[in-house]
Amino acid sequence: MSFTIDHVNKSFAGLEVIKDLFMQVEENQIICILGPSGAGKTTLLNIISGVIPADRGKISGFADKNISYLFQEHRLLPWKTVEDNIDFVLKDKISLKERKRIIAHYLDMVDLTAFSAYYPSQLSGGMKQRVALARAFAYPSEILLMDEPFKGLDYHLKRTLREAFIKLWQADKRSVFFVTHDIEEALLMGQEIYVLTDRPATVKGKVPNPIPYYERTRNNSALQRIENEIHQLLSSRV
Ligand SMILES: Nc1ncnc2c1ncn2[C@@H]1O[C@H](COP(=O)(O)OP(=O)(O)OP(=O)(O)O)[C@@H](O)[C@H]1O
Repeated sequence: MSFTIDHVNKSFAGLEVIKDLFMQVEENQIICILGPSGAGKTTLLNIISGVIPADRGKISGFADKNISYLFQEHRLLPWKTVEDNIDFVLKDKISLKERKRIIAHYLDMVDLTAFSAYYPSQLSGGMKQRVALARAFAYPSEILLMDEPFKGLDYHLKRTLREAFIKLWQADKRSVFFVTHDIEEALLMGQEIYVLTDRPATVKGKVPNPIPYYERTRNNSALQRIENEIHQLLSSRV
């Protein structure tokens, strides 16, 4: 099974945002989409999720799939507890007993079992984002769309959340489209990194990253070579 974004174009009132963008990816991979601010990355995710249509080109593989989202803002409901925030996305789909089991499992995966009855306002920013991660995985989706979910967080928190994410994904693989403007994040998270141009966004190049996650350290020379490749692509003309 694969997903194709086939020469997609999108403009808003004459502003060309995405131009002839082509991607073909296998399922259950973490695909990083790396591009500068304002390049059209969020617009691309909106086209993938069907929120907005493409003007030209087509996408395939996404129809009839369930999608989870993870945004920069945690988007938890402040009047619901941690447990009920996760339950909220599962209701109507799954029996109460099974929901309880799923919620307990994912809260355990993000080390928040002791906080299930807390309200979002009682949690730190990182904990709230971990609840959002647990919720995204608890939802029975095949696709996970992540729009700069760790942006603006401090270095250690980013690292904790990245590690929590990789642990969740390794235990329960999904097809992940992860948008970022941060090269280091793309290097640490992606199995394939699509480098986009400035707006209008098109693909400058695709860099595979086959290095196992536990070997992705700063002094890994293979990772440094991949980083150089990305830098070369970023500074190249299309
Ligand atoms: N619904 C819309 N109507 C008009 N213009 C839009 C709309 N959505 C996005 N744009 C414009 O399209 C351009 C790309 O926006 P988009 O949010 O996709 O970029 P991005 O790469 O995700 O940026 P950032 O990293 O800053 O979030 C921006 O100039 C934005 O103002």
